[in-house]
Amino acid sequence: MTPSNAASSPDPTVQPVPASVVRQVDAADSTLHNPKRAVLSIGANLGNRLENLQGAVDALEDTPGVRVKAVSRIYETSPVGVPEGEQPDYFNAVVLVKTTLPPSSLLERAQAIEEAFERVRDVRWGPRTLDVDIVSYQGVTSAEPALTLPHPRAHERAFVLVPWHDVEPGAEVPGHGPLRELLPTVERAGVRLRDDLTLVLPD
Ligand SMILES: Nc1ncnc2c1ncn2[C@@H]1O[C@H](COP(=O)(O)OP(=O)(O)OP(=O)(O)O)[C@@H](O)[C@H]1O
Ligand SMILES: Nc1nc2c(c(=O)[nH]1)N=C(CO)CN2
Repeated sequence: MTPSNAASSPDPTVQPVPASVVRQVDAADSTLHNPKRAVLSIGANLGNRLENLQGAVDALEDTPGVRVKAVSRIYETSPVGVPEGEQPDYFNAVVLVKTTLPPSSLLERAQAIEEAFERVRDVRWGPRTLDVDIVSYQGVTSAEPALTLPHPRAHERAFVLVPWHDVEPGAEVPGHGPLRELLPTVERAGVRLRDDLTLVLPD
């Protein structure tokens, strides 16, 4: 923002804005000029899994203050945390975004996108049309139950680390280490590339 200058303005209704006020407004607005990088994990094991994941990518891109920078390949993955055979396989992918939203607003938006796909939350780790988790937000750490950063289970989930490595091989999970060191520690047998399918990065 540039301070308005009454002397150079022909419009008598334009009042000069003191430079100190301009500085305060600009400081409060600094996130607008300073987008943060966030990593989101998307998953679906009900309905049309491919359409649900693509819908999540499109809805993220349609969000003011969010820009989708990269989308991983799609993996078909065995459900983690439930007895074998109890749930259909997931499609999982990872989306990198740049955002001017603070973490709490990004989570609200992620949850609104899940709701739009009629996700029902009844049992923990139950099957779902769409799950959108914040894996990491610009190295921020938080132990808040409502928003734990990085995601508390991301570092042990092959269905997160494998697609994340596709799009950001040099990344690290804050507090846990680089992806290339974490990947050999996780069980990858249940994570199968679906190279016949792709997610489209919105224009
Ligand atoms: N990084 C995070 N991303 C998304 N949700 C989070 C995060 N940290 C904490 N939460 C909280 O977790 C709650 C449960 O989220 P959700 O229903 O998506 O869990 P889940 O996908 O079943 O399991 P998991 O958390 O193991 O992925 C949400 O209401 C949210 O407030
Ligand atoms: N394969 C797979 N398993 C899961 C997934 C997921 O996205 N993929 N999400 C869960 C809760 O977030 C629990 N288990």
